[in-house]
Amino acid sequence: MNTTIRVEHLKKSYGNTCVVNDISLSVNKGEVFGLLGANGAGKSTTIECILGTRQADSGTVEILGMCPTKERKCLFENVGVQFQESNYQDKILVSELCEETQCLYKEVTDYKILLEQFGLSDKLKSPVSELSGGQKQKLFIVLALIPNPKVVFLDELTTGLDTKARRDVWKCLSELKKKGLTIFLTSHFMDEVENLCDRIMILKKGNTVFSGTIEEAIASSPYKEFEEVYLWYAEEEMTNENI
Ligand SMILES: Nc1ncnc2c1ncn2[C@@H]1O[C@H](COP(=O)(O)OP(=O)(O)OP(=O)(O)O)[C@@H](O)[C@H]1O
Repeated sequence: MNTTIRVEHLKKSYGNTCVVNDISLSVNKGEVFGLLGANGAGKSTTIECILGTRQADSGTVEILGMCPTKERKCLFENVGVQFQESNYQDKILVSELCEETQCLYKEVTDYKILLEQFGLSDKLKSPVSELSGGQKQKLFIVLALIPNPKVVFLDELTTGLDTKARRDVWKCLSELKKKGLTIFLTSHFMDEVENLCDRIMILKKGNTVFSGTIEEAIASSPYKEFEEVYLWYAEEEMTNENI
């Protein structure tokens, strides 16, 4: 099966405000798909509705051919999710949190190898609460990869990471992609998106304003630099003087 994630006509409102308005997308096996948009555009809500952790008002979602709300247990053996914040005990060590996560799954990747890949080996016996913001962020990516997932959802992939750490994360993900991992990410960094994403969708106030490849986005705008193209789509339109 080539399509890993299929979303059709997804809608979600909070009160009278529609924050996800009729979004449809599909992501193929081994693809990196980037969901982009300004703060409040609806990216996290879309991911939550796709994962079934938030109930959509309407629309259909399939991940690996399964319905995330009805086939939860089976599906989440194969899906990794990077959380922004995780609930963990105050004093828990990195190794303990990784072991607890491993226990939740049947087939797992050795977390020590992942910690090594993400430059966290020396933190094995550190309390999670004492990690820096960037180290925690990397640990959350490691936790998402522990189930040896077929598809992984990474919300604000490298927010808080330094330049070297971002590049290390890109390299790790590119290698996992080569092995067939499907990656659904959100990011506010357009260099990251250019480096990693095969296809993107840009949201503006819950509406899809662009869907396609980065080359297609550039070709369909008056700009040559992708960051400017992104801003042109996602923000209020730029004035002619900026072109
Ligand atoms: N639980 C909630 N109740 C009411 N409104 C909400 C709730 N969660 C999010 N919203 C609103 O929905 C809109 C979309 O929020 P969402 O978190 O999906 O945006 P985002 O694109 O992920 O933003 P960011 O880049 O800042 O993380 C925002 O206007 C936000 O205020």
